Amino acid sequence: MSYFPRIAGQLHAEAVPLTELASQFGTPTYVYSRAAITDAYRAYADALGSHPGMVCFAVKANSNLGVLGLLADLGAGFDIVSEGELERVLLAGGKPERIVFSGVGKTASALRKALEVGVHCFNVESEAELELLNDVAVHSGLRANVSLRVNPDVDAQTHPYISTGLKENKFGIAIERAPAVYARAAALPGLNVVGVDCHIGSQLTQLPPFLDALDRLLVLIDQLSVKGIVLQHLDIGGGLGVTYKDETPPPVADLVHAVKARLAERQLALVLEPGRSICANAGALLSEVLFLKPTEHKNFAIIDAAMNDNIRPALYQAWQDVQPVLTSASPSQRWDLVGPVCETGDFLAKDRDLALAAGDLIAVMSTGAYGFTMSSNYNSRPRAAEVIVDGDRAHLVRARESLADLTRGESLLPT
Ligand SMILES: Cc1ncc(COP(=O)(O)O)c(C=O)c1O
Ligand SMILES: N[C@@H](CCCC[NH3+])C(=O)O
Repeated sequence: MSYFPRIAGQLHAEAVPLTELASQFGTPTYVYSRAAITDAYRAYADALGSHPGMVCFAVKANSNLGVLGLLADLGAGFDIVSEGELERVLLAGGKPERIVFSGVGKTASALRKALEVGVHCFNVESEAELELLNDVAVHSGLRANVSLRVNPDVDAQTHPYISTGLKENKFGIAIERAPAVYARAAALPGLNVVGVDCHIGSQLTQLPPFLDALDRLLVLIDQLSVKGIVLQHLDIGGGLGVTYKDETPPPVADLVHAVKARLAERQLALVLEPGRSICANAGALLSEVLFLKPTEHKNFAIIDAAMNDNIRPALYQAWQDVQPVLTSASPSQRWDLVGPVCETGDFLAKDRDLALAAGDLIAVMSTGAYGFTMSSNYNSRPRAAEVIVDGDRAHLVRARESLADLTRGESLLPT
């Protein structure tokens, strides 16, 4: 089933024609399918089944309150990396006891706030952070549940910018160092050691890197238990890839079942932190063609969405499909779809065969993850609106920014 079907020549989000969304909300607008997010979350929850554990949505992938609220209602937990993400999850009705707190640079204030609200656990990424967390906990008269994020030195075979589990990456505690850090954590009065965590990268399209990392963690878990440090949960992070073009990532169930099989008789709860695989293909960025600029060398279609709205093509040379909203009978030509931003890297797609005219609507597909969340105001462009479609209804879940929003909090120098 397609969440963005083409019906009578027109692209829809579920049952709503995209032309209607453009008239109602303008462009550029991020459009998300409620059914797509729901089904993707359920694929994880169903695969986990009765095994103890949690599916903690990685908030960085899409932190819109409407999306988080939908996931909270479905029973999701959340993986957060900042005080801001904590705030969003709480506003969306997420339960603190279903939150895991990751990130290499947690501040004392974020740690304190998270402790006070009672998050499930802290995925500690360095020895310095461990000491700080202990200090914060002792001063607050509380005890922090701790899981060390271990860097297993596994090649995730993904884009180097989104690979996180290699020795040279900034993330986690080297696996060889982990036993000593666990011993230290167990001795600190403000900490309660509960688990182990890893996250080796994003957009992984094969199982072996996940399972190699898991095998290394299981060896560590056994070494720790011999020393009397018995862990209650294993968090394998997120990272499962999606199909943008022709990638063939394993189904969610294959990943989760393979991990559960490896856990076998061990009494370990399983935590997962998927982001992209819950929402990437649940979103499309709706945009209008402003001008066509055919040149001797290249044909440029200048659209009203830009790298500030979706930076993935510029940052990772990411490929995302572009669909015309209305099917055209005119012959196609080859176009680069570029935005109005003053950067050569401002493109959303290159060399696409499309029949385009000024005023046409297009949709950049698979933009539900790391789309709006990585957007900015570069070139003083107000950020796009966000809409969730549910069947034949559309809900505006973030209004387009206004010009007044752009200068909020700024002031002229006193004269
Ligand atoms: C710690 C952590 N957990 C989960 C995720 C989510 O990853 P993905 O969106 O690839 O599932 C990320 C981002 O890569 C992350 O850094
Ligand atoms: N933002 C990246 C993924 C990084 C994941 C965060 N650890 C992307 O769009 O592909």
